Amino acid sequence: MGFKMGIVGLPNVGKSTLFNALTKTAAAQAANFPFCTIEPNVGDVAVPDPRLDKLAAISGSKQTIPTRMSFVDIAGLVKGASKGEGLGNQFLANIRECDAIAHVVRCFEDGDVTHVEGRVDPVDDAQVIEMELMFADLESIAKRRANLVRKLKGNDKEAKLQDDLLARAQEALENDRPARSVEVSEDERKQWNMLQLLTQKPILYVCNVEEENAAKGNAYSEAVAKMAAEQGAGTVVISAKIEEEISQLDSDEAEMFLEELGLHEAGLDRLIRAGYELLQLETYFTVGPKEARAWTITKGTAAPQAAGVIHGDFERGFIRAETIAYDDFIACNGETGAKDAGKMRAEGKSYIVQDGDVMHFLFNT
Ligand SMILES: Nc1ncnc2c1ncn2[C@@H]1O[C@H](COP(=O)(O)OP(=O)(O)OP(=O)(O)O)[C@@H](O)[C@H]1O
Ligand SMILES: [Mg+2]
Repeated sequence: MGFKMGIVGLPNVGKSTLFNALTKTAAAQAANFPFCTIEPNVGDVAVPDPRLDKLAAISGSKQTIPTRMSFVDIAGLVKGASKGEGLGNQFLANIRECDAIAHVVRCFEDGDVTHVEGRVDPVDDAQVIEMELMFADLESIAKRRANLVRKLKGNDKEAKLQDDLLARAQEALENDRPARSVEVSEDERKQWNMLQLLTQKPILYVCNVEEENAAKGNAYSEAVAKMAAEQGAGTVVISAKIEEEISQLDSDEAEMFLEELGLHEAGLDRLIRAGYELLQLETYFTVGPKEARAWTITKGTAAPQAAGVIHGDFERGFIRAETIAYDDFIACNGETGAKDAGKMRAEGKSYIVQDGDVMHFLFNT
């Protein structure tokens, strides 16, 4: 499946530093000058989930395999990007391919690090980026609607629906509102999601603060949080620089360092989880002596499609799923206990998999 979050923001705000920390590699060059990233970098990260270790411990699994999601380090966007300024349109295309946006805003003061606008103002910065994405959407909507004209004359139903949705997005954008503010019905949802507009994508603001404020944030991050709340978006406060340092340490050292900073967990773990939630993703588990493994599904996925995440044959030949809720599995100390307590359910094709379910699929090929 591969869910992707694009790391977006002005140049030099700490996107690559964050990406490096996330992927624990130095693959993305982080350097103190604008436009140092030219190729987008895609990095896979494990989704931290303490439940997986508990399941593995109870079942004596030899290995634990977390589920993964991807982050894409995208080059900095500047004012005028939608008109090809800076590195322009190519990077808007990189954003288009992502499922959601992690919008990094500079919330740290540091005279040595150049700000493209020469001052620190994360709320204004966020608006600069949002405006560019809105301009780009308006442009692509105009092109697409022009292309639909001929089909509309031929009374093409699908074209009609598409044009109607594009018109509604256009109206919102012309009134300075992003496409994600448009309300769509359940019936329209599928077509709507296929429009792939930039300002349709769910967004999470990442406030990059200085080391001293990693735990509590600062006045800048508070201003961003307020703006985000007004949009119904989430915020994560992080110090990308510290996260990068932490990512170089082994786990004991990292824990000590985090404690010194007054943090309970790495900001990255919070960020990954927030992204996972933003994308409406959930996890189910498969557990055995060889491995305990986490799998990603979107909320509301039925059992056969959930099985299909493991292998297409599991979906095609799906018979039923033996299912134990996570809490039951833990309370009964494992599969045998859960079975004896009558907590193992046989679920059929219409069962909607719940977050934390421990599943065993029966299928024929
Ligand atoms: N929280 C922070 N405090 C202080 N300095 C930071 C912080 N986060 C990042 N930096 C510094 O800011 C500079 C720019 O970082 P980085 O290269 O990650 O930016 P970028 O957003 O990827 O830029 P570009 O758009 O040019 O690719 C680097 O020198 C980095 O060390
Ligand atoms: Mg960069």
